[in-house]
Amino acid sequence: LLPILSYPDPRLRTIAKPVKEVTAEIKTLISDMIETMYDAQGIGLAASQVDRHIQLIVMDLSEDKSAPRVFINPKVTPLVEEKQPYEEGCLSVPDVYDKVERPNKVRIEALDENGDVIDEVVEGLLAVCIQHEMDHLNGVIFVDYLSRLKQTRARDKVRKVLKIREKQGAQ
Ligand SMILES: O=C(O)C[C@@H](Cc1ccccc1)[C@H](O)SCc1ccccc1
Ligand SMILES: [Zn+2]
Repeated sequence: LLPILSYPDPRLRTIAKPVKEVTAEIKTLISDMIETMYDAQGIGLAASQVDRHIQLIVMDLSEDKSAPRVFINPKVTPLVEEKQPYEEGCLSVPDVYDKVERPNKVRIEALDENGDVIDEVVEGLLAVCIQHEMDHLNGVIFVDYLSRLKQTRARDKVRKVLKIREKQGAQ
């Protein structure tokens, strides 16, 4: 399992670089990220969150963790003007959930783990999730869209959750 960086760790603000070649090392990182995402009960994970600053996202929206997807050097283009709210969470901001407005139909252009082209129009949760992950690759975290007060509360909440996890780990 890979350690997931927690907000407000400044490393989460790093801009991810494009992947030049899908090497064996990157394939190992992909499987490690998928395993880490499942363990953390997430449906998406960006390489930035595990302190690897390359343009790589893994996702799995299936109920039974049977359909992992890999997006390399992704590009997301909104296809509708109007935005819809969605209650978002983030593995880097544990136990914090709040509404974020995003376009809910986007085009995804990327490469998959075999270097094959992905060019899809997606809506709903998949569209929300890919935009949330794309933000991570650009050093943006969903709490950045919330009020200053909510950002302060999020920082306090994460600090508390990490203390509890440390105590549990120690036992
Ligand atoms: O931290 C992450 O990037 C993974 C998020 C992805 C996500 C954020 C907002 C909306 C959808 C997906 C985690 O999966 S947070 C856990 C979660 C699971 C299902 C639905 C919403 C949030
Ligand atoms: Zn996140």
